[in-house]
Amino acid sequence: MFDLPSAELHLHIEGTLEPELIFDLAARNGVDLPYAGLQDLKDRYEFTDLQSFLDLYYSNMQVLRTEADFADMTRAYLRRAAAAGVRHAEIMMDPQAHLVRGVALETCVNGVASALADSEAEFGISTGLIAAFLRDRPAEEALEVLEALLAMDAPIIGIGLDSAEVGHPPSGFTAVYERARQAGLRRIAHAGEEGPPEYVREALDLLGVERIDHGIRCLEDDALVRRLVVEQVPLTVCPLSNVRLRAVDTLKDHPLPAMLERGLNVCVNSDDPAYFGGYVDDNFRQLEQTFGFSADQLATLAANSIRSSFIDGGRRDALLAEVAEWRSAQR
Ligand SMILES: Nc1ncnc2[nH]cnc12
Ligand SMILES: [Zn+2]
Repeated sequence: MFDLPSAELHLHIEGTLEPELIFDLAARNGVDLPYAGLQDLKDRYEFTDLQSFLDLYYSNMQVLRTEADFADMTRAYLRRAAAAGVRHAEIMMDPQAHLVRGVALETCVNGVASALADSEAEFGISTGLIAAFLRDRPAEEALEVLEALLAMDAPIIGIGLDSAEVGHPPSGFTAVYERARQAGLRRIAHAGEEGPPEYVREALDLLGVERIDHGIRCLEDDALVRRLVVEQVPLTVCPLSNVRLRAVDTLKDHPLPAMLERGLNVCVNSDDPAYFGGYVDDNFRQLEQTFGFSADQLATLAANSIRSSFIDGGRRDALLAEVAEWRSAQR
């Protein structure tokens, strides 16, 4: 049990599909997996870049067929996140990844949402659901899916942008983000994970995003860093993900300490924990071991996550008080 209370703001629910659950769901649904066994699948969790991970991530989604599958996956994440100290989670899902394989929007949205509805009572975790659009598919398709989500009154708080970044700049998605703004949705986007600092600027200026997922490549552009510091734009950093997808060589080379030093508003997240070797507690523990982060620094990262979330006032204050209590208990 890891007891630092935090908010997880960068989490792809499909990236929480553990190998064992992949096999269980395949058996339940009669899906023939292209792996010799569990170990063969686990042996494939060696990635050279974002695309090499995405290929496996999308392929494994074939086991998700029914509402119950989506609900079971989501409940398993929430149970594990509770043990990691997560008290609030803003969870992305990739509806297009399911639509293209013939799974209805209602099936994936209602399945995830049904588990989220019980989360506070069952796991003590408040939640929000974010529909992420795949930037390597046409923006027109994203807009159609957004319209369908609005038409079905899907319980989403916002939209995001993910999948293969390089060659798919935010500028292609202005109409989607404008529609989301009109509909009163919160807006976030992945930028500066593998893509250049310019994508971070575009996400802010052209899409009007309130948070940047990853954003680590902002450090290559001093003027951008100064702006992100002045505006205190939240950057949802995912250290173990960056190591596993080779954005950095080792955790020691991760820019998180430099980002904190520069005054950027950073928090720690797990991204796709089933694939990257750890949940948010594993990220915190490894940061502590690698950089010798103090309890005070860990509490600052946790407080940043809560302040950067889209939770409403009362709960936000209560969670910030929990972090303050944790901080003083460490002294
Ligand atoms: N780290 C990541 N970057 C972009 N798209 C993703 N989809 C799931 N995880 C992702
Ligand atoms: Zn991500």
